[in-house]
Amino acid sequence: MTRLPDTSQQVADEGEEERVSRLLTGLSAMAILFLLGIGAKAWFATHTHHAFSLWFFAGLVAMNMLSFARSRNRRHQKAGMISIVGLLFGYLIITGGESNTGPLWFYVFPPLLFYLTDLKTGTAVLLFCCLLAVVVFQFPELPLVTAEYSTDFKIRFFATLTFESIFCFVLEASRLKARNELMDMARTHQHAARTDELTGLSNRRDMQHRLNEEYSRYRRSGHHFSIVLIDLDLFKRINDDYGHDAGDHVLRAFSELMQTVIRQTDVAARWGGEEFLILLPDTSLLQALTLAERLRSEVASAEFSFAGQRMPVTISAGICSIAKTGSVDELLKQADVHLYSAKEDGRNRVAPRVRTSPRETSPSGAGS
Ligand SMILES: Nc1nc2c(ncn2[C@@H]2O[C@H](COP(=O)(O)OP(=O)(O)OP(=O)(O)O)[C@@H](O)[C@H]2O)c(=O)[nH]1
Repeated sequence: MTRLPDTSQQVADEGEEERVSRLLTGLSAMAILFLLGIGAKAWFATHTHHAFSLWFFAGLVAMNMLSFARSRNRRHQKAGMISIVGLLFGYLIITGGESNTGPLWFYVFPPLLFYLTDLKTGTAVLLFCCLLAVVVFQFPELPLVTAEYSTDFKIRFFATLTFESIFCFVLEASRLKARNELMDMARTHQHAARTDELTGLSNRRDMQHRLNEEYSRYRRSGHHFSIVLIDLDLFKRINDDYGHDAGDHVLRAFSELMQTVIRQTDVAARWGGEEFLILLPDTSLLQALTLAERLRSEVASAEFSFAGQRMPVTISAGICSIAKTGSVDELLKQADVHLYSAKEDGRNRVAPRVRTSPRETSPSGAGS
């Protein structure tokens, strides 16, 4: 199979991370305003200590924002925000906040937590916070604990928080499942859009895209590349003599053989019908001719058989290097001209033929 780069998952993950990060920045700005405002209210109500504590937390959120603006590290931004919010809720439960309403802010935590972390981490952090709340509720005489809650409040607080957490967990799990299914579907479609169904090679559209990319690389950095345009000889006869299924089998078998001959960095595609194209990056015309000749010779000596019948299979190939042309279109046209001349010269050969001294053997000599 041709090696196709799978970047869709990375692109989607990157997009999601970017969205989460933007949301966090917005939430942080809102949190600062709230903390400053509620802190001011506490100040005017002469709850000076509470006011300073809230402003301190506003300062922490602002520092987290500044640190992210400088480092652009999204993991640190998330971890910082979760830690600050966890500490703030801990403080509000321990002190009761204004009129013992502090624990109510805890309801913000489960959706935020499940959105920012994975389900396992979210559940673990939430359970840890609930455990702390249980300790504070059960042991009001502990140092630093200044709030005392009624039994009714405690029961209702935990019951409602449990329901909320379960709903958040289920919703987030469904969202992730739907997202993963969509990603799988997109990957399958993307793969199908650039792959030839019969052979599993790149299809013409994908190859055209790769040719354009390689051409841009050549224009940018002068890296030469060559192409080999291949046509199976007298393929109509194989279909007529042995049947269409046998023809399909030959196309698949040839594709497999071709991939054992090319390098990891080369790309083979089914260009159409019984035509194939190989893109050879960083390859001169002579190197491409050598490879094409090796492929031609391997095909000629390979055994292609279907349903117990052996079929004669040979190929003709037209080769061209980008150094000889000025555009991808010209390159393809030139390779096609060479392929045509290989066919005209009797098939089972590669073109152009290399001019050699009388004692040297031409790579396209076989079959001539
Ligand atoms: N089995 C099968 N045959 C195909 C497929 N695609 C194209 N063909 C056949 O390939 C044959 C190509 O025949 P021609 O274009 O006449 O060329 P040729 O017989 O290969 O002769 P030369 O190219 O001159 O050597 C046609 O009969 C097409 O039907 C395919 O996917 N499967």
